[in-house]
Amino acid sequence: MASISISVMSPVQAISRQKDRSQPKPPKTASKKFKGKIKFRGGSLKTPPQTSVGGGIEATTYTRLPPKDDFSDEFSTEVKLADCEVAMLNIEDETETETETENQSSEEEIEEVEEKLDCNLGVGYRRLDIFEGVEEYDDSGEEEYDDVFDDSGKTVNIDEEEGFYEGELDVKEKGVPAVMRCFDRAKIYVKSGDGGNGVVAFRREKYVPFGGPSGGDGGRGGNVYVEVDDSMNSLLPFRNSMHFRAGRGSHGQGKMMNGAKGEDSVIKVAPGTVIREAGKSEVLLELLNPGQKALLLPGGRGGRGNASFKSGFNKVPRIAENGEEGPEMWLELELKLVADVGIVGAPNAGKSTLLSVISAAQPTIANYPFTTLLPNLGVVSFDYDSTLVVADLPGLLEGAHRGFGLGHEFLRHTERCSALVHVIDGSAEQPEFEFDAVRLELELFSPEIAEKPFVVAFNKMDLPDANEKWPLFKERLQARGIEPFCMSAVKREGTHEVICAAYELLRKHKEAKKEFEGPVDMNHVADKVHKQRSASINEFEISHDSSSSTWHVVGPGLQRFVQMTNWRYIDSEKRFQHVLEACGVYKSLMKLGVKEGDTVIVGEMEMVWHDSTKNSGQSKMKKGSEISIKWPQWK
Ligand SMILES: Nc1nc2c(ncn2[C@@H]2O[C@H](COP(=O)(O)OP(=O)(O)OP(=O)(O)O)[C@@H](O)[C@H]2O)c(=O)[nH]1
Ligand SMILES: [Mg+2]
Repeated sequence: MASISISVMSPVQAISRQKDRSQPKPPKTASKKFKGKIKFRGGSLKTPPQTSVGGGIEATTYTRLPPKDDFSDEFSTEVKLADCEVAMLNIEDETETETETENQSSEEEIEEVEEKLDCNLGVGYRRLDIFEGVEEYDDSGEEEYDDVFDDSGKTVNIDEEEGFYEGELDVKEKGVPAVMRCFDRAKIYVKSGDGGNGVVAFRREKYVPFGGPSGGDGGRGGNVYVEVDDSMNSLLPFRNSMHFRAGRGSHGQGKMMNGAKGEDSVIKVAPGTVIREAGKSEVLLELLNPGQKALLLPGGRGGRGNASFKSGFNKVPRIAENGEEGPEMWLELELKLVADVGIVGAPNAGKSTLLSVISAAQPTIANYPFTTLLPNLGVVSFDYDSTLVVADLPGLLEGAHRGFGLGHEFLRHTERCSALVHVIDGSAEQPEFEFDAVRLELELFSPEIAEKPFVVAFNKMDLPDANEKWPLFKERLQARGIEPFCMSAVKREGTHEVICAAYELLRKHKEAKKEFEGPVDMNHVADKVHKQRSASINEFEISHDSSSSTWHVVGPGLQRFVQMTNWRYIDSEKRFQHVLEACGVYKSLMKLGVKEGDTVIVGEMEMVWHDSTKNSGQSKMKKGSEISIKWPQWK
């Protein structure tokens, strides 16, 4: 008979296998499932890919801006604090040499440097602070951490005991005033509750001889839900709490008492939050409307108590299961504005002025580029009781898609908009060039955004400059099949027509959308988990490491079975042997040439292979069927 004897792992082995939990478990990562098909890998085992870990909230960092009209190469790259510091030093050096003899006080020098920067860049940059994210890593307790590299190559630390990820958490934007940070991205860890364990118990009661098994089942682990909270408008709360764990189910008890269900964990997010699995681009959930709730991770099933194992063959089962582990994952949250119409355009074109005249919003308006640093929202009410949410976005520059200026940080907000209003500064030297540059940036950033319907609004018609340029601009755009509007946002002339045209585009878009869209299924992530859990135990993959004579049997169903086996009960081992035989693991191993004394690893169990066919002289099938009939036996 072929059998696997379970060797008790030494504490060292057990710890080392525990450590492996920091890496993805093979069944969870196995992209290909084999049904009864065995894959043999000679040589060393494939090491599982390392997880991308890290967490914490990410805030948008602002960068130094170029003067409005200067699109020269000199300023065509993003200038960050690091670069600016170098620039500062250079200027400081120059200043020092110039004033070496004059022995100026340090305060005066700084003032001079600032003046020099301002005149170099052509705008009042003292008003724009320069910020950069400062990365800090916690060096304390180094021995307790393993270094892991995430996708971006940053080192992050994993606390093995708690499973908390640190490192990226500490990436903070020091020096950025809180009001200017845009908490529109966050990374969180979620884990649903483990199921409670089942127990082995027997009924003992006066006048009830042979009361039978009465071990109750463990309770189901708590679920993790995500819910839209209308009162939230940023992902700021995730700055303080980023680990969400649902409660584990209570263990079963005697007298057929089942364990209580674990407590659910509800993650509240702002309307417009998009959820992705960390490091992946696929969107898992999109939460738009207040009150929307989705089951994200279902809790683990409770382990069965011995009462559930009672059968005609075995009336006194001494076996109970462990509760199923709840799934865990790292998620990336991204908040996108839920605006119907986005106002785009070059800096200083009058976007904020337009928003201020069509809605009650009061954005900052000033005659310098990049007045708007964060998107502003306004609600436009029409006579006929319909409303329109309009977002005024920071100005776009040539090179925005490469991170030049500010606009690109927020362009992703327009992905949600159904229509765009493109404001043109009529007083610009070449309005048409400005129009093309912004259109090009939109196309380069995302072809999807560029395909959105848009209205062109030629602004500042009250200025003679703009008035002169309008006929030519109109003619050229009409030649390209675009019908532009002209307006004076300051004088509130022509703005109503512009917004009505945008509303018309939105209405058409909504109608077209209705035709294509069916009901939204919000629980598809949980459905995916359920599907993974119900993976057949027959689907497994065997790999062989010839150098250490180790066989790895990997399969989601088997993995789950091993995890739920409670080895403290004597019948568990028999059941395990039986299941391995029934699902074809033995047969496949023998086919691949497993030898006496080889190590076989199934899930977290490490075992030694014993081939006793020669000694027993009985056919394997017969012996196997005998086991299955006799199992589980009363001892
Ligand atoms: N004459 C005139 N000036 C205007 C008009 N609309 C806006 N402005 C002025 O243009 C300047 C810029 O206006 P904003 O509304 O701040 O421009 P913006 O496009 O939001 O600029 P950024 O947020 O910096 O990208 C302000 O001084 C406004 O008063 C207009 O129709 N006529
Ligand atoms: Mg503005």
